[in-house]
Amino acid sequence: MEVVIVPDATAGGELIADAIAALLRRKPDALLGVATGSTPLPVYEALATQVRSGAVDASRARICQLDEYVGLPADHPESYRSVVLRQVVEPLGLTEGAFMGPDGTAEDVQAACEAYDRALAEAGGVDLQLLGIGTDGHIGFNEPCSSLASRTRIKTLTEQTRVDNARFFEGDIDQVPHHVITQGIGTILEARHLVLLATGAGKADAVAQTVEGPVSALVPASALQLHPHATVVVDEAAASKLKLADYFRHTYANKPAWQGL
Ligand SMILES: N[C@@H]1[C@@H](O)[C@H](O)[C@@H](COP(=O)(O)O)O[C@@H]1O
Repeated sequence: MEVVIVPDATAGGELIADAIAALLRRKPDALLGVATGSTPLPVYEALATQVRSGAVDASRARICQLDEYVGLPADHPESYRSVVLRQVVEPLGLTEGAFMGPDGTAEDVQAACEAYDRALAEAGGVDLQLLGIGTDGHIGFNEPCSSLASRTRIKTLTEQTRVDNARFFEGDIDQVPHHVITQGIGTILEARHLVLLATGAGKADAVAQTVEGPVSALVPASALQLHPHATVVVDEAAASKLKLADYFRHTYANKPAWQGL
């Protein structure tokens, strides 16, 4: 696992956008797994800026969702489908045809989960999966004690996650669904490159446990330790509880430029 400490969220967004741009130059039809929440927004803004300026051509990129609320109408402004279309697909100049996600409105949720896992594999697998992290260490919506081998499935949100996400629902926790579909940890680990971005002091404990703690279902993001190509990008605040911060800084400062992320 590589840990890159950046000065702030904007720098993290630019660094990751550069890595996505480099991937699209190598593989124009790359399948990009995207995350929701506030953290990845600087990535999407930086990437859209590069696309608008002509620095990178994203016209053949494909976008896939990490997770989804169960039971929200697909066109609800806070369904993750709507969020990803608004924050990623449209700003990159793509259409819905370039986008795939699990069906949170399906009557047979289990079948929808299995169909999504299959669709990801049939699309050739995810080339780069961008991840955020919950304050409880979740990735996607894999809450603590999710199986590290889990596939896409239905999960029940913790109260903490519903409290954290109430800000997207007018601050009203009662509007936050209890159930979600999420790519499983086993599914996420199949992506070729995992890039987790964490910013702010509120993520410092979760980051320290993810990077320096044991691999544990209690901290789902710690599963990144099992992946051969995982990059954790953190700002100074989110890095503040890392014991090896100086080592990570030294390693990155001396990394050969050709290696990229
Ligand atoms: N399902 C999403 C996660 O993918 C995201 O990482 C997390 C953190 O969000 P934020 O970046 O807003 O802190 O929120 C939600 O739970």
